Amino acid sequence: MSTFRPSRRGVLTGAAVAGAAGVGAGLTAVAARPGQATAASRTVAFHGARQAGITTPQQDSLVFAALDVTTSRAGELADVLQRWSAAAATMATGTPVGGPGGLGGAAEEPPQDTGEAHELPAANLTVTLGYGPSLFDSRFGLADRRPAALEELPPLPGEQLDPTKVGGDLCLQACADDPQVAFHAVRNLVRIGRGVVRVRWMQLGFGRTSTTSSAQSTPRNLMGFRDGTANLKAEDTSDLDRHVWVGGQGAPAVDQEWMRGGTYLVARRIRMLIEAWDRASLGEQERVIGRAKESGAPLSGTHEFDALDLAKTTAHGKPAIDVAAHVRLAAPQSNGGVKLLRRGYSYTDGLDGATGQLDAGLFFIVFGNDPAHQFVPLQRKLGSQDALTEYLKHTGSGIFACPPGTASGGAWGEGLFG
Ligand SMILES: C=CC1=C(C)c2cc3[nH]c(cc4nc(cc5[nH]c(cc1n2)c(C)c5CCC(=O)O)C(CCC(=O)O)=C4C)c(C)c3C=C
Ligand SMILES: [Fe+2]
Repeated sequence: MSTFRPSRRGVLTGAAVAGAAGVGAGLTAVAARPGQATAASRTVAFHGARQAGITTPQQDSLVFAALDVTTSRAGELADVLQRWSAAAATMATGTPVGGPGGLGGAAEEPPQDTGEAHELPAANLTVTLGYGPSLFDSRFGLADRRPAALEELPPLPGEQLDPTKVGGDLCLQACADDPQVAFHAVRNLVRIGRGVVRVRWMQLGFGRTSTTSSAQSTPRNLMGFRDGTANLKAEDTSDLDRHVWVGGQGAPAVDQEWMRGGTYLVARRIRMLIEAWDRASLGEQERVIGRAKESGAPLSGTHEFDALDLAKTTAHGKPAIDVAAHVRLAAPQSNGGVKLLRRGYSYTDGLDGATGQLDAGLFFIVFGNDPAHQFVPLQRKLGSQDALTEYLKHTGSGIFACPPGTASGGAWGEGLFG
């Protein structure tokens, strides 16, 4: 990727011009030197029918924060959500919090913007908000606004959750093609919320492990396999309606109107036992996943996007895709047609102090309109039958209701707080 970074002013001017010319829907190309237009010099609109950061073509970097609300006043929380919306919308255009002069101001006061994203392009920044089940306890009078689908996840087989990486009243998922832009967004929102919210846990992700648009190439996860081949994509609109959007055509009935057009986010911090994986033979690795490492093709086919043929057998009469292979067990045809929108990231947090082994893996994020009948049964099955489970440890977890998007000038929290 080019290292050319147009000035934030240049980005804005270019965005306005390109927007007027009708480039893209939501995504706006901006001015760059000839031949140097990069994905990092684009913007994604904050406002819209859906929240950005769900079907948006997946960016390269993630900062995910789960937060707790520390006030007991609903009005203070609603106020923060409003201020967050304004700041997130501003940052999505590559403008500092507080506007173009956000780094300046009175010498005796902190500037409104922390400054580290100044002169960086907007880098397709998106910030997505979610509400955790605990937000609907007795503190804010929201108990009867909780959608039935927003239930704490039940215990799942083999998980070894770290209690410091679980739950949260709220979540913020910031994604961008520049890690500093994603970090800047969360840092500034946390700063705006000081006294009302505080970070409970956080995860940085450094490389996408999925594709959410058919225009994107399939990346590789830290096991070295292509990941995201059979994912739902933004172009699969009828599948997204059925499996992802609350109230979509073919989706379960809506019990809370404020969630219509939203979705549920499940996050799982999944550590890979990398040292064990790296000692496994190529044949074993491919058997475990059910796909070829180099091409990403299913072991029943030749090319990456060939459909899985679960009935195919080898010359020795064995299933071409092993009975315990990850893709066999996870595929919709093995799960009553359940489909998910995966949007995960690779992570590393250095070494595990207890064992001296790498603490690295996949921060798995998945969107769906019915987690209790999608993620939960699927993970129950994977956790007990999937050959991949031997190389994994689920260490963090959360479930959040992501409301629909907001109209221009609107704010997060409007639907929930009425
Ligand atoms: C509960 C759902 C899933 C978890 C958890 C999960 C973890 C996980 N997956 C990989 C690597 C791959 N997954 C692939 C496909 C795939 N995975 C899931 C679901 C979960 N994965 C689904 C629904 C699918 C699609 C299956 C299909 O329809 O074919 C693949 C293959 C490429 C692809 O299609 O994306 C890989 C590789 C890891 C490493 C991991 C935990 C760390
Ligand atoms: Fe998977």
